[in-house]
Amino acid sequence: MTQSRKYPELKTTRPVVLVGMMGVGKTTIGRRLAPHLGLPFFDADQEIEKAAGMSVSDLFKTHGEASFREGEARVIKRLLDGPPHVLATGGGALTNAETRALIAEKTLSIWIEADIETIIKRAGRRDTRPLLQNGDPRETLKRLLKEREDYYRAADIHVHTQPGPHNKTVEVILEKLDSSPWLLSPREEDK
Ligand SMILES: Nc1ncnc2c1ncn2[C@@H]1O[C@H](COP(=O)(O)OP(=O)(O)OP(=O)(O)O)[C@@H](O)[C@H]1O
Ligand SMILES: O=C(O)C1=C[C@@H](O)[C@@H](O)[C@H](O)C1
Ligand SMILES: [Mg+2]
Repeated sequence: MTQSRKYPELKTTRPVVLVGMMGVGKTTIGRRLAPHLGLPFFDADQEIEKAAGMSVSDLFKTHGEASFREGEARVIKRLLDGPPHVLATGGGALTNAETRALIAEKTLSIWIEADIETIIKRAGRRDTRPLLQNGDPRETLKRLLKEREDYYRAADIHVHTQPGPHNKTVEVILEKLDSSPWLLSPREEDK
C-alpha cells in the first residue's frame, strides 16, 4: 500500500517503535500501520528467529531467557541503526536498559495497551510466548505488567487497543500522529 490517502503528510525520519505486553497486537498493528507512513515493517521476534534459525520458544528452551534477551537487544540495535521503519518489539524488549535508552533517544515510540482479559484471549497461541506456558497466565501477565509498566509508560504515544477490527487501532494512532506533528519531525539532536 502507498502512503495514507487520508493523512498524506504523515512522514517521519525516525523509526516508529511499538512497545507493550505480549499479545496486545504490536505485530498485527505495526504491519498495518507501516504502509500508512510509507515505511517498511519489521518484527523483532521474527528477526531474532531468522538470525538464530529457530523459533522463539526453542531459543528459550535451548539457550534460556537471558541469551534470548541478548539476541533481542542486538537485533533491535541493528534495526534502529538502519533506515526508518516501523518496528514491533517483543513484549520484554524494554527490560534491557540499552534498548530502553536507544528507543528513548532515536525513535517515536507507541505503547499499545490492552486489558489483561483481552491479552489472554489474544495470546491464545501460547507456543510463541514461552513465558505463558507454565503457571497461571493471568498471574504471569499481572506480574510482568507490574515489572514493565513504567517502561511502557515512557513511550511518546499511548493507545489502548480498540475492540473490533485492527484497523480501528491503526486509525487512532494515525489521528494522534496527525494532531501531534512535532512527534514526526526530527528533534534538535537529529539535525
Ligand atoms: N483489535 C485488535 N488489535 C490487535 N490485535 C488483535 C485485535 N483483535 C484481535 N487481535 C489478535 O491478537 C493476537 C495477538 O496479536 P499480536 O501477535 O500482534 O501481538 P503482539 O503484541 O505482537 O505479541 P508479542 O509481544 O507476543 O509478539 C493476533 O492473533 C491478532 O490477530
Ligand atoms: O513479553 C515477553 O517477555 C515476550 C514476548 C514475545 O514477544 C517474545 O519476545 C517472547 O515470548 C517474550
Ligand atoms: Mg509480536
